[in-house]
Amino acid sequence: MSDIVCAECGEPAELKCSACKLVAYCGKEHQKKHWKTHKILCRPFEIAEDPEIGKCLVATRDLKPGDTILAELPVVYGPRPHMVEEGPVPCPGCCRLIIGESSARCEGCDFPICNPDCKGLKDMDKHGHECMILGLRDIRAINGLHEFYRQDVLLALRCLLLQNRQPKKFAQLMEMESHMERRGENTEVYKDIESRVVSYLLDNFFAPLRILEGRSGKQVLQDVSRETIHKICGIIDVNALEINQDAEVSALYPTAYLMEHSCVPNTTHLFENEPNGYKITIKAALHIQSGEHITTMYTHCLWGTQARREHLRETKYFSCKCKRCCDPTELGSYLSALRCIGTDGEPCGGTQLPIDPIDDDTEWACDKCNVKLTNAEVCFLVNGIGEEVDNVQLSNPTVRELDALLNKMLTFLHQNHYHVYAVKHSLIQLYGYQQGYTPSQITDDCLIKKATMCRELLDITRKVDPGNARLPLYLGVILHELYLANWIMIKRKWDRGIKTKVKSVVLMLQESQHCLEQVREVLKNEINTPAGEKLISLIETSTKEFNKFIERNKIDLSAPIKEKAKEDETENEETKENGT
Ligand SMILES: C[S@@+](CC[C@H](N)C(=O)[O-])C[C@H]1O[C@@H](n2cnc3c(N)ncnc32)[C@H](O)[C@@H]1O
Repeated sequence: MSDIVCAECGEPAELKCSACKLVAYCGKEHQKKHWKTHKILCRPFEIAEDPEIGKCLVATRDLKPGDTILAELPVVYGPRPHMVEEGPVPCPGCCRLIIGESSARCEGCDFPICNPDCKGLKDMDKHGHECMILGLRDIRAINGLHEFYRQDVLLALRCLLLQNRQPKKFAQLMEMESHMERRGENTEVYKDIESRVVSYLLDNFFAPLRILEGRSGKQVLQDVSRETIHKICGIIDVNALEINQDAEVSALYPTAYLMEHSCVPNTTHLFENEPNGYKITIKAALHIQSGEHITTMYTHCLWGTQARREHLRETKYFSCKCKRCCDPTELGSYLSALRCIGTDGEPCGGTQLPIDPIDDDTEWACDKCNVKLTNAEVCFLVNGIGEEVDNVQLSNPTVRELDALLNKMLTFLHQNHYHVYAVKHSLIQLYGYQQGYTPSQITDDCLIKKATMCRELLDITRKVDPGNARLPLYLGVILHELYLANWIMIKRKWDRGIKTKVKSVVLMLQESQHCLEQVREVLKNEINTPAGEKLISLIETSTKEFNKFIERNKIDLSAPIKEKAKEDETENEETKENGT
C-alpha cells in the first residue's frame, strides 16, 4: 500500500497537487477542501524586490518545462484599449467583435452589442455596472459611431468602478506600477489619454453622474479625478495582458503581472474563458532553477534587438539587457544581421553586426572586412525595407512579387534577418496554394525551395524561442508546410516509381513523420485560439492521410535506412517496384 497520505484526512492518497507535487489527496473532494490551506504553500515562487526591475517572481524550487507555476482569475478585464479607429468593435457584454453600424443596441446605454441576450450585458463584473454610467448620456449618435461609442475606454471605466463595489480589488490594482513619472503632462501619451479617455469619460458620463449624485445625496463613485484616470490608464498600459481568443480582451491579473520581461522568456501562458473570467495558467517553458527569475515577454519575439528595445522603452519604460539583447548575433539567430556591401560595390561575403547591441548609438562592423556602418545608416536601411515589406504584404502579393522582393532584400539583409523571415514565412504559405503553384502545378524546384525555407525558418524560430513560449503558431505553420512540401514530393516520386529504395525518399518520409509528431506538441497550448484550432484540424487531416499511406505501403520508418539504399533517384529506373 502507498505510504503517501491525504493532506486532508490522512488516508492513503495517490492524487498529487499538479502545481507543487508536494501534497497528495485521496480524491478531488478533499483536494478542493484543502485548497484554502494549501494555496499559500503551493506556489513554486516568491515575490522579490530587485533594485532595477522592481517587484518580480523568483522560483523557489527547480521547475521543468510544462510545470504549472500559477493559475488565477483576473482582477478586472474588458475590451482592449487602443483599438483601431475603424472596423469591427467589441461587444461590451462578451468582447466579441461585431459590426457596430449594423448591430443591435444595449437597451440601457445604447452601445452596440452582439445581441440582446448576451449574458455579459447584465453581469455586474462585465457590462452590468458600467451600463448604468454609460446610460447617463442622453444624446444618441447616428453618425460618427467610433467617436461616440468608445469601447476602448471601458476597461479604464471598469477599473474605476471597482472602488465602491470591490475596494480590495481596487486597492490591489492601484498598487501596480503605472510609471506616472514618465507619463507627465507634456508627454504625447498624456495628451492622447487626456483626449481619448479622460475627457470622454468626464464630459459624457461623470459630469451627469455628479449632478445625479448631488440630487440623490448618494455617491456612486468616490474618485473620478483626472489624476486617478491617468494613473489607471498607466496601470493598464504597463501591466495588462492581451487575450486573443474569441475576442479582443485585455486583463489585469493579481500576481501574473509581476512577471518581468526577457526576450528569451522561460514561461508560456494560456487563457481559458471561464464563467467568472479568463483564467490564466502560467507554465514553465524551459528548465527553471530555484533562485532563477520567472520571465515572460512583453514585446515581439520576431523583431530585431533594436526594434524590441525601442518598443519596451516606449511602452514599458525600461531598457532591456537580457542575454538575447546583449548578444550581437541574437543567440546565433542573426535576426538583425546585414550583409556587408563591402567596398566599391563589391560585397565581401561578410556579415554586419552591432558592436554593442545595447548601445543605441552603436557602430556596426563586418566580420570579414573593415567596413563599418553608423547606427543611423543601419536604421535608415532597415526601416526603409520594413516599410516596403509592409506595403507588399498588405497588397495581397503573388509568389512572383514576394520572390522578387526577397531577392532584392537579400542584397542588404542577412538571410535570417527578421524582415526576410517575415517574407519567407508568407512565401511558404503561398507555394503549394496560389494559382500556378498548386500541388499539381508547382515545379520540383519550387517544392525544394519551399522545404529549404521551412528548414531555415525552423532553425531561427528554435533559436529565438527555445521554449516555444511565444511562437507556437509560427512554428506550427512551418512544420506543417514542411510536411506538405515533402508530401507532394514523395507522392510525385512514388508515382515515378522512386520508392523507399532511394535514400532521399526515406529521409523525406521520416522528416514528414517527425514534423507531424512535433506540430501536435508545439500546438498543445493553442487549442483555445481560433488560428490554433484551424491549424490543428488541418494537421489531423494530414496525419490521417500520411498514416494511411504508410500502412498501405507497409513502410517501416523506424528501421534504419538500408545500406543499400540508393543515394539519389537518378538510378531510379532500376529501382522500380511493383504494386506497393
Ligand atoms: C508588468 S510590470 C512588472 C512588475 C513591476 N516590476 C512592479 O514592481 O510592479 C512591468 C514593469 O516592470 C519593470 N520591468 C519588467 N521587466 C524588466 C526588465 N527585464 N528590466 C528592467 N525592468 C523591468 C519595468 O519597470 C516595467 O515597466
